Amino acid sequence: MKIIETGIEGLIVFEPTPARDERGYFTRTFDVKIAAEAGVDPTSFMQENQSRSYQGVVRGLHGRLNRGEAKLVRCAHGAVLDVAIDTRVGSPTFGEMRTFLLDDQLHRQVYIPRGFLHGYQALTSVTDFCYKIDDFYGPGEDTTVNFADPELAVPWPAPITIVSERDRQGQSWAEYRRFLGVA
Ligand SMILES: Cc1cn([C@H]2C[C@H](O)[C@@H](COP(=O)(O)OP(=O)(O)O[C@H]3O[C@@H](C)C(=O)[C@@H](O)[C@H]3O)O2)c(=O)[nH]c1=O
Repeated sequence: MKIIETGIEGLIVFEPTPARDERGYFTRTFDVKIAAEAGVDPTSFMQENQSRSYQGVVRGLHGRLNRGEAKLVRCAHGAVLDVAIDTRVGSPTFGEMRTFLLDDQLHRQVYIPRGFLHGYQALTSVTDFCYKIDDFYGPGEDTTVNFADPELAVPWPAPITIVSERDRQGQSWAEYRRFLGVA
């Protein structure tokens, strides 16, 4: 399992080495020792989620108020463009975005620390996305920045098909920055 830095402190990519044969593949999806080596507390995860999306669906951009929520995300079936934006006030990379192609070929995973916005677009007809989170579900702390915010200009690679009502109503990046006290 390779640990790949992203140029944003704490935002880390894990790349496993799947074993393929005529039956299919085997891949490790979590390793306590490697997580710890990368600075991720492996005991911090409280919940693991899976969601299915159809081609073109966009989910996000979601954040969590107060302490935030760290996630270890991967695409178990199909492919997504995954997006993480640093919203940690005082971070030297505040406002910077990274995008990652996550799929069921390379099986890359991304660790997204607390204090980020996160979203993804499903690029395949059936796309299964799995993620561990370091807190219990707290819908009262959810916050959403509009996936189509022109200032952020997320490079969604495919025509957007379905977006939830909550996500369509997401605030602008400028509004969220003001909320964070950043001009
Ligand atoms: C996220 C979540 C949702 N739900 C329920 C609420 C609702 O009925 C249904 C769908 O919820 P949502 O529309 O919020 O799901 P979704 O838009 O997939 O939300 C997720 O988006 C990605 C981008 C993230 O980063 C995640 O942290 C999470 O915010 O599932 C839970 O019960 N537990 C959970 O942890």
